[in-house]
Amino acid sequence: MTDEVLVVAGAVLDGGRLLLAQRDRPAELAGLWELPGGKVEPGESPAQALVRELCEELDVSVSVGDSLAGVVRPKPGLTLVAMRATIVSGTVRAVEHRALRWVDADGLSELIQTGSMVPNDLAWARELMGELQVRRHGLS
Ligand SMILES: Nc1nc2c([nH]c(=O)n2[C@H]2C[C@H](O)[C@@H](COP(=O)(O)OP(=O)(O)OP(=O)(O)O)O2)c(=O)[nH]1
Repeated sequence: MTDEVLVVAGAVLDGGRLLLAQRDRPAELAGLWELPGGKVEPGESPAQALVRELCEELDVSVSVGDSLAGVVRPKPGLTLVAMRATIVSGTVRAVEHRALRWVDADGLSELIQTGSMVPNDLAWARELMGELQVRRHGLS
């Protein structure tokens, strides 16, 4: 029996845009933007959990790719990882979030600067902003 919680979040990229989801709960995170995802359940791999969570939260099927570099440990017993994901079927809709939005590098930069991102996600947001800038300039 362990009380370690692993959360997997999805970096869903489409061309030069990243999908963000606006939390509706808990109160201290409500209104802030995050990478959609959730807790890995017993017996699941992080990739399996991400496929399940994005189906539940966004109503789409995804294929899961590489992990982002940052591993976040905001408090003992809680670890957050993020993995790239690509939509293979369906159109995203906000099943469990307040809203969804696609952002380019400038949109993501503005959300970071205005304190609108979930604080635990800032390292991922900065990593992804660099990637969106590269994509915008057609360098990859
Ligand atoms: N999904 C997600 N959760 C995040 C992110 N950043 C971050 O600190 N968290 C935290 C918030 C929550 O404490 C936890 C994930 O909770 P959740 O509510 O999204 O996961 P879940 O759907 O499996 O949870 P639940 O049904 O048991 O409430 O991780 C993020 O980018 N995405």
